[in-house]
Formats: sequence, structure tokens, C-alpha cells
Amino acid sequence: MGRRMTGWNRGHRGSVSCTPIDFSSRSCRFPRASRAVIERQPCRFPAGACSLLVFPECRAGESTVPMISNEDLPDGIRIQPLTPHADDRGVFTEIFREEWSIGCAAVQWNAVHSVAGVLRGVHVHATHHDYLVVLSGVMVLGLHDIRPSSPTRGCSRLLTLEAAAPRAITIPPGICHGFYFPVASLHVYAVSAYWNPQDELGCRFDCQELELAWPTGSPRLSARDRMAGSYLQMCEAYRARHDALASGASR
Ligand SMILES: Cc1cn([C@H]2C[C@H](O)[C@@H](COP(=O)(O)OP(=O)(O)O[C@H]3O[C@@H](C)C(=O)[C@@H](O)[C@H]3O)O2)c(=O)[nH]c1=O
Repeated sequence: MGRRMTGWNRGHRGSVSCTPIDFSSRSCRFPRASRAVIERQPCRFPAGACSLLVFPECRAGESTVPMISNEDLPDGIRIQPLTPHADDRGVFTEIFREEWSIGCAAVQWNAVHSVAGVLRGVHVHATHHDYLVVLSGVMVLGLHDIRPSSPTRGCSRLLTLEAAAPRAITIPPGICHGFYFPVASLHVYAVSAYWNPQDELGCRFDCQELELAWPTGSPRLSARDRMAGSYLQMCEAYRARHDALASGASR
């Protein structure tokens, strides 16, 4: 069965257009593993939440989530496929094994429920890795690399993580990330350093420089994310914090 890809293209703030997206025209500076030719399909999420564009071979009951190649992502992003074991009682899924070498030495685990239409972020951290798994619902994950010395600096990607096709993803420091939930969802994530509000840097989710075509222009935001500053301010704050940490300043 062929692999499918999903994608969205927001024509202007608050509306969604169904123009095919050629991901190769985005700002990534490394070769694309594949190009997505996306066809118009009816939305299966609540009206207004988003428009879901899927490959036409999708069948009822099957996941629409694409296979994602690690080579097609910002450097250091790691995807761990998970294996659900279904029986007549439900589904059992391992979500963490030390031997998977996920790249995140977890010291804290968090469980987060989000109502439909929430967007968390865009945030970036200088000190810790995140390792996350969507347990129910759907997360549209936006990624953007601002690490000055990264080979994929400036690269942006939108991925869909769906509980029905579970995967874990590791996000290193310096990769901005935002989580959009078109439906009510539950995700868990581990971090490699205890929560430190000083390491909670970010910018408005709709900063143009992020090049993230979110499926909505009017998500539900926290007060902090609503009042967040510019992309440039975030990059400067990240660089200052990164340099201070590198020179041995306290966290
Ligand atoms: C992140 C965090 C928050 N909190 C508290 C603070 C606040 O009262 C409440 C909600 O926090 P926030 O509004 O910061 O939650 P949220 O906006 O979901 O923040 C998260 O966004 C995603 C995108 C990330 O990258 C995470 O690292 C984190 O920044 O939980 C903790 O107690 N421990 C934590 O580790």
C-alpha cells in the first residue's frame, strides 16, 4: 500500500486553501526525500478547525499519517515508530525504551490535555531535549531550526502526529516547535532538564519567518503565547542564552 502524505496550505490568515504544496520549494537547504502532490479531500476534523488534504488512496479506518524520513527533517530531530498491539481489550503500546537511544535523557515527564483548536508555542529551549508522544487525538507539529551552526538552519517542517499511528519524536534544543491540536488531544512528553521558565523562549506562532503554514490563523493560545514577541527577538534571546550557557554561566 502506498505511503500517503498530508498537508495544508493557508491562503491568508484564517482561511485554508487547497493549492497543492510542493515542499521542495520551502526553505530547507537539504534534499527532499519526496514531493507531496496533495489532492482536495473533505475535512474529517470539526468544521473550521482545519482542512485535511490527503492522498486519494486513503481508506476508511486507516491512518492518513505519512511515513517520515529522518533525513527529511531538521538535523537532530528523531522519529521513533511505535508498535500498537491491539486485542479485544484495547491497545498496548510501548512508548519508551532506553535501548532506543532517543537522544533525550529524561528527568521529567509531563501529561498535557488540549481542547480542540489549541496551539501551544511556538517555543524554543536552549538547554533541554523534548521527547513526545501523542496518546489520543492529533497534533500538527511545527518545527523550525534557528541553531546558528546547524546544517539545516532555517529549515521549517509541519508534521502530523496521530495517536492512531503512534510515533515518538525527539526535539533538540534550538529547534522551535509549536503544537496545534485540531481535535481534543492528549500528549505526554519527557524533558532532559527540569522545567525552568528562563528557558521558555518563543515567538508568535504566526511570525512569517517561521514559514509554518498552520491550518488555522486563529488558534486558542495561552496569554503568554498571545503576547509573545517577534521572531528576531526570539533568535536573539536564544543566541544570548546559548552563548551564556556555553561560556559556563549558570542555568
Ligand atoms: C512547561 C511546564 C509548565 N508548568 C506549569 C506552568 C503553567 O502554570 C502551566 C502551563 O504551562 P505553559 O503555559 O508554559 O504550557 P505550554 O504552553 O504547553 O508550554 C509548553 O509548550 C510546548 C510547545 C513546549 O515546548 C513545552 O516545553 C512547554 O514550553 O503548567 C509546570 O508546572 N511544569 C512545566 O514543566
